[in-house]
Amino acid sequence: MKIGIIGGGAFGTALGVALALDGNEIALWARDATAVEMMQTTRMNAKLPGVALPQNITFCATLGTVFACDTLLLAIPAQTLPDFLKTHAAQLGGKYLVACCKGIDLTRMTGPASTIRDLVPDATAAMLTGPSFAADIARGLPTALTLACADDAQGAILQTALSTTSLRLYRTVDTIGAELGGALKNVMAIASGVAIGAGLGESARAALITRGFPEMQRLATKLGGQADTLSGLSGFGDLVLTCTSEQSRNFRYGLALGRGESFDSSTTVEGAATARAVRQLAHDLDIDMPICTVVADLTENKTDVMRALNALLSRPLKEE
Ligand SMILES: NC(=O)C1=CN([C@@H]2O[C@H](COP(=O)(O)OP(=O)(O)OC[C@H]3O[C@@H](n4cnc5c(N)ncnc54)[C@H](O)[C@@H]3O)[C@@H](O)[C@H]2O)C=CC1
Ligand SMILES: O=C(CO)COP(=O)(O)O
Repeated sequence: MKIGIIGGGAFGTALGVALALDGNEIALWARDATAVEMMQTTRMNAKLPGVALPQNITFCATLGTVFACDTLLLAIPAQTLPDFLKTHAAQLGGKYLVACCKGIDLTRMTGPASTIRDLVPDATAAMLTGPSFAADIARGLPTALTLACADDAQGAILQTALSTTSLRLYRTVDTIGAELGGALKNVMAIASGVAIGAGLGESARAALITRGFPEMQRLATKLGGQADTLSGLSGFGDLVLTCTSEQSRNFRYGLALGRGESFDSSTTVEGAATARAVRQLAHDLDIDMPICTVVADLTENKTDVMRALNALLSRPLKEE
């Protein structure tokens, strides 16, 4: 099968490698023409050290070849997705559009699959998400992911097309639950990083993960997602992975915040913008999202770690 990938960063490339090794023809577009040239000639991507890029991936600096594919994986940062969809809506209609990014768009307050549905209504919108570091996928390590598509028959087609011997896809029709699980776990990963970076200890991190989970469920169910979806790979699974591994950029960003160190601003850290979107949604919908709110405040220097901690610990005592 021919599959188009939008985005030549770590995740788009890793997915390309896994799908190419499974026998698919991959056309991968990246906006940086120099990076495209490098990948096409050296068969390496500096974001995936030691990984050889198979010959059946064609790297493209223009979109024509990619837009000739019926199935497109969108692996660009969540905040850039709406502009991409708006700019190219005319070429995207009728296709399977699978969002592979994790975040809530700050301008629209929607997750990636909902954004696709809104901006390209005649496409089949889907979401590929779950616990999976790009480096693991690219090395062929076993990974289980969630494929969410509101139309179950179309979802089944995508599930078959995108599963490989190392990528095992589970299916759901709950796109809202899946997109919010992936978005919100990044915020919790920042909070966990802050706790470890500030020396608050592993017990504090366990408390954040455990209390963060119902917070994720609260927002997702309020927006129409199913609580059960949050218990699956796209929610709980990715929460555990990202809150406990220094491979996670969101966790590392939190570590730097907790230690009072600077962090490379060119790194993709989806949880920072998502925390701000969640703070706004919590206000608009009148729901309690305390961890996300302090993370948003921390990322904007509106509070510091000790004040953030006090804000969480001074909340009224309640039943679990
Ligand atoms: N790296 C990982 O382990 C995983 C990443 N993801 C998700 O994949 C998405 C992409 O992340 P990564 O590939 O890891 O980040 P990355 O930082 O490695 O790559 C992002 C790529 O997007 C490109 N880009 C940025 N703005 C763009 C725009 N306006 N138009 C076109 N291209 C643009 C950049 O040039 C870069 O090549 C994120 O939402 C992330 O949460 C999901 C699962 C695992
Ligand atoms: O989403 C991921 C793993 O599932 C990757 O997490 P980071 O974006 O924090 O690196």
